[in-house]
Amino acid sequence: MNTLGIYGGSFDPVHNGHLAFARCLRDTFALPEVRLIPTGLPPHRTALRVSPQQRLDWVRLAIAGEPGLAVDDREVRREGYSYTIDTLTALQAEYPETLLVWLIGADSLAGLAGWHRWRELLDLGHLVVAARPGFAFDRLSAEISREYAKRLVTAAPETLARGKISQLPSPLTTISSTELREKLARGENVSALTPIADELSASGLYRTTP
Ligand SMILES: Nc1ncnc2c1ncn2[C@@H]1O[C@H](COP(=O)(O)OP(=O)(O)OP(=O)(O)O)[C@@H](O)[C@H]1O
Ligand SMILES: O=C(O)c1ccc[n+]([C@@H]2O[C@H](COP(=O)([O-])O)[C@@H](O)[C@H]2O)c1
Repeated sequence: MNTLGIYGGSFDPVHNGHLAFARCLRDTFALPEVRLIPTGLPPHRTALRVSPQQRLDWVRLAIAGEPGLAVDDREVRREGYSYTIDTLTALQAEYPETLLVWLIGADSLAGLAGWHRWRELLDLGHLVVAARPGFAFDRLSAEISREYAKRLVTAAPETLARGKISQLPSPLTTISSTELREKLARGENVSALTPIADELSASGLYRTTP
C-alpha cells in the first residue's frame, strides 16, 4: 500500500514541536514522505501577520536535509480559504492509489466539528492526533468523542486504513508558535525552540507584540 503523510498548519512560525511531530509521524508509520502544508488563508483565525510565502519558505528551511520531510505549497497558492477537505481531496485525486495519513494536534481535534465538511474528512484518510497539554481525549465533545472511540486503532504501519484514527506516540510538548511569537516580540533568543531562530530574529517580522 502506498502512503503519504500530511501535516497542515499555520506554522506562524514553525517550531521544534512541529518538526518532532512530523518525524514521529514518518517513523511510527514508516511513511516514505511527510508533507508539511502551510495554510494560505486560514478559515478559522484572523489573517496571519506573516505572508503565506514567508511561512512556507521558513518551513522549507527548517526541514532542509531531513529525509522524508517535504513542503507542499498548494494552500499558499490557492485563492480563498485553505479548507483541509479541499487539500485532502486534491491530493487523493493526484495519488488515487495512496492512503493519506494526516496529522493534527489534540487542540485541533477538539475543534474539528467546526471544520468545513468535517465528517467527510474522517473517511478520506487515516487521521493521526498528537496529544497536547490541556486537551484531554476524555473531554472531547460528544460527537467527536464518538467518532474517536469508534475509529481508534493502535499507531503502527499495519493498522493504517482509511477511516481510522490513531494517537501519535510523541512526548507531550508545551511549545507553541504563540510562545515563539511572544519571545520574538520581546527580542528574546529562541534558538531552543526552532531551528530557524536566526532567520526569524533577522526578519524583524514578529518584533512588535502580536
Ligand atoms: N505542542 C503541540 N502539541 C501537539 N500538537 C501541536 C503542538 N503544536 C502544534 N501542534 C499541532 O500542529 C498543527 C499546526 O499547529 P500550528 O501551526 O497552529 O502551531 P501552534 O503552535 O498551535 O500555533 P499557535 O500557537 O499560533 O496556535 C495543529 O494541528 C496543532 O494542534
Ligand atoms: O478545513 C477547515 O475547516 C479547517 C479549520 C481549522 C483548521 N484547519 C487546518 O488545520 C490545520 C491546523 O490549523 P492551525 O490553526 O492549528 O494551524 C491547518 O492545516 C488548517 O488549515 C482546517
